[in-house]
Amino acid sequence: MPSQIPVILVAGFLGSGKTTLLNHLLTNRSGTRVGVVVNDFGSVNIDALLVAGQVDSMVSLSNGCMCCVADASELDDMLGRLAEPSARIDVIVVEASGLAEPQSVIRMVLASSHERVRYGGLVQLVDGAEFESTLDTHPELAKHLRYADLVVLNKEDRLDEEEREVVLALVEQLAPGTPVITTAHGRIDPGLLFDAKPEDTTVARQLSFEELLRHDHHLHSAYQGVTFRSPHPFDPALLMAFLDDRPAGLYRAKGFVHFAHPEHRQKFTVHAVGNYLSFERGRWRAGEARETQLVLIGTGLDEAAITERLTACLDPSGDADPAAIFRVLRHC
Ligand SMILES: Nc1nc2c(ncn2[C@@H]2O[C@H](COP(=O)(O)OP(=O)(O)OP(=O)(O)O)[C@@H](O)[C@H]2O)c(=O)[nH]1
Repeated sequence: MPSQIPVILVAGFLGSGKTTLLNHLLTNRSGTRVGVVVNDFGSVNIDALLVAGQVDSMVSLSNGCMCCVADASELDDMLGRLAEPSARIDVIVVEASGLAEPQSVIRMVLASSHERVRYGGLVQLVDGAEFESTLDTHPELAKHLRYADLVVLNKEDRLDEEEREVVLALVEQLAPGTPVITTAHGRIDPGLLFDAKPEDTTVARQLSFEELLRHDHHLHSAYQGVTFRSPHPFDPALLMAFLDDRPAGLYRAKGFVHFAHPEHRQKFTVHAVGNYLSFERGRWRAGEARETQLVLIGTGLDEAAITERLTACLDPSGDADPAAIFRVLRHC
């Protein structure tokens, strides 16, 4: 199967800054070809972006709130159109309307009939200045937060230090362990959401991300990367147990792994965003050494503990239960 295109949902209550974030992503997307689904074109400066070649394909849902679209096929048709190989889209961003229930939209993406698309995670925006009072009137927001893979605490310019801490504590209480990034005007690093080429998870790409972590002070202060390398294969059951119970704060994991299974000695590319997990089977190049190279990215990661846990998942003698490989193959 060809590489799949991640579909990232951007959700958040009315006015939390979804469109602002989307515009920021689109104007800072480097070489990534982004397809966008929005509820209405009005708020995204689509003409300017199209002229500047900053958006590659854009479709709009006609009838307002996308989680109320009785016929989920409308969204699915759009995903299908954006995923056409001829569109050469790398990533699709769906801006959910302010009142949309993210869980309904997630379900629609997961149920997509297009095998070229896959769910790529939920980015939930929180209006730092309004969150507490909005929660009073819309307690369902607490539930939305639990589905988030990344919380963006926006409008930090409207908060003093104390207020910021209060909102952060509230978010942590509602979505324990979920990575949170604080920003103003949606200015998050697009590299947190998509690679320049998602199908190209080469080591060079991962290292350049690490470089980014080192050089971008703002990002560095919020995010960290942990690199794990080993020549040994993984025990599939133990690796899956690790991935099922990911360290708190982990947002992304990507890289290559291999197993000692007699029929599955391929090079598996692993890609995890939030709760999403996929493996792709590939080939080792002639003479290429079998090696596991994983990069884990998140907030507040305990590097020593993660390294220890991953080391414990290795299978140096190659005698892991061969049946356990099916737990991995289910995600291929
Ligand atoms: N002060 C401040 N204003 C912001 C920030 N981010 C966005 N805004 C403003 O907040 C308002 C709402 O932002 P939008 O990006 O339209 O929010 P939205 O979530 O798309 O809104 P809906 O489409 O109504 O759900 C706009 O006037 C933005 O300029 C921020 O970080 N700080």
